[in-house]
Amino acid sequence: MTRGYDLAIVGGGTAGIIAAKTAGGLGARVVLVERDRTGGDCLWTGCVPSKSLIAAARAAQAMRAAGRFGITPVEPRVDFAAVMTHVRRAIERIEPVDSPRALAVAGAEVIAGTAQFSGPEELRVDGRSLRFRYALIAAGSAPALPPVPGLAEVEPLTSDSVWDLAELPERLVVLGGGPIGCELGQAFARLGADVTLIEADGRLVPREEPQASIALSATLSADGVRVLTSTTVTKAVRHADGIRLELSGHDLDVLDADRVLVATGRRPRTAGLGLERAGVRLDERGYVAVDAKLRTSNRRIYAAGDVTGAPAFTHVAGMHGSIAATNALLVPARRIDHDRIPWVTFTDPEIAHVGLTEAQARHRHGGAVRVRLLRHEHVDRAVVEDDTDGFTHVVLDAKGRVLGATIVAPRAGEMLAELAGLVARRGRLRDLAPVIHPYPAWSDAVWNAAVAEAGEALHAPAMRRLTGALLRLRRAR
Ligand SMILES: Cc1cc2nc3c(=O)[nH]c(=O)nc-3n(C[C@H](O)[C@H](O)[C@H](O)COP(=O)(O)OP(=O)(O)OC[C@H]3O[C@@H](n4cnc5c(N)ncnc54)[C@H](O)[C@@H]3O)c2cc1C
Ligand SMILES: NC(=O)c1ccc[n+]([C@@H]2O[C@H](COP(=O)([O-])OP(=O)(O)OC[C@H]3O[C@@H](n4cnc5c(N)ncnc54)[C@H](O)[C@@H]3O)[C@@H](O)[C@H]2O)c1
Repeated sequence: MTRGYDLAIVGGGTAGIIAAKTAGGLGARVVLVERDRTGGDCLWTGCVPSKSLIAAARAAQAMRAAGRFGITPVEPRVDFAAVMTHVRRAIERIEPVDSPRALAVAGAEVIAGTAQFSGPEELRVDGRSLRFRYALIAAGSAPALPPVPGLAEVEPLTSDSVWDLAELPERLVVLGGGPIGCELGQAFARLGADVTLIEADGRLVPREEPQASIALSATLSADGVRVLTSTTVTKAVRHADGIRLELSGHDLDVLDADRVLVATGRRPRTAGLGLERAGVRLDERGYVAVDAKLRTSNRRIYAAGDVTGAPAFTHVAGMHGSIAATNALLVPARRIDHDRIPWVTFTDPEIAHVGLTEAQARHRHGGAVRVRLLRHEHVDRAVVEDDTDGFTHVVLDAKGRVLGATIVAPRAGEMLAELAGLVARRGRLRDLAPVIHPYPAWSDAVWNAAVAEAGEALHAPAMRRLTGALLRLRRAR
């Protein structure tokens, strides 16, 4: 039996790592158990490889699209193996930050193995007992396969296995038009694959503003991706020439492919954790149920990151890890508000989002909700880059406070931060108007929206009366 730990963490992804580093920094006795590789999905199979692939795909597309700048466009020769080497190199460069060594330096002990709760105050790792004052479940999520007959037999790729591809599939069908399907579908198309994207919903990225889905569909189609919405696969079979998919909801009844990439959502990694022995309850979707302070039904056990069913993003997992560690070890005072988190879908154009969509805001706040929409046709940065199709869409309450925002633009992710700041502190859009923004940056779009908002306030009847009176007074002197 080992001496008790202040905090025992199950899972060494972003949530577990940040919790371990936070606890280590506080001087706590902390242990982290990881059964695979520290770094988790983000480093090995998620954000890092996908954004590296997207960077390569963007370079290929820039060569094809150079004609609009007066430069002879060329069809790039893509060496897929070399592209994957670039992807692996990016992982290697980031890996040391998440390594067991970095965790040890931060004051956390790392144990390799599979952790399982044996009771409300004890974990077991390969026969070894770890007693804890507090524990954190940070076991993450895994790709979920939809129940399509024959799908499992055609060896579908998922975001876990796609990184092992040695060759670019000639014909790739991507199942699911969420962030993974759209990001990877566009990247594979730009690298030269013939891509079909199948989405069950009526539009791509259904959690975004409808205009964002329309803009994304248009670019994907221009990239040569065949986008089939309101469509599902009813059967998959392997045949001599690859894989045949039977479709429902579309004129096309069958579709042939070399590989299928499934990106239809996630499931929590809760199986085998022994949660029932620890008195930890799951919610109706099978995720670990937590309150706003990330406490589970066992007050000694917290949960963080994807395993809680919160929006599955690295920055959310990291914030969860920090909150859970300090709440457990110090005072349970910090809360997470998932209504205010930002995220970015790294397609081209990027779709950056924070807070409520217009529909969500109207549902909660009724008719007082307003939208300030600024199309990027007159944003000078967009004009000089010949990329004016995007927009900045800000959802406001009756007092002009920002409830949510969506930006569609090549650098939308970089433009979102100050709107995320306003959402976090319940600020008004017009509060940004006096803040000088550098010209001609993409952030000019956000500033233009704020200036338009402030200008409108100047035209309100009371303000008109005041400015009119002032003018008359000055003229009379
Ligand atoms: C293709 C793709 C692209 C993505 N892109 C982005 C992006 O651009 N931006 C963004 O913010 N998010 C992105 N995400 C989401 C992001 O990767 C996840 O939200 C994040 O990694 C979740 O972190 P986590 O710590 O909750 O879980 P994970 O990273 O899954 O870590 C959980 C860890 O727990 C370990 N584990 C599980 N059970 C046990 C056990 N019993 N014992 C010991 N260890 C165990 C696992 O091996 C794993 O290492 C992407 C995801 C994917 C798949
Ligand atoms: N840039 C980022 O931050 C980023 C990138 C990738 C993934 N992620 C995270 O990972 C999570 C998982 O991504 P995801 O795209 O797998 O899941 P998702 O749940 O976000 O999207 C899945 C999509 O598949 C569709 N779908 C479901 N079943 C289907 C079926 N049988 N046929 C066709 N379509 C079907 C859904 O309607 C949905 O649009 C995301 O929600 C996100 O939180 C983030």
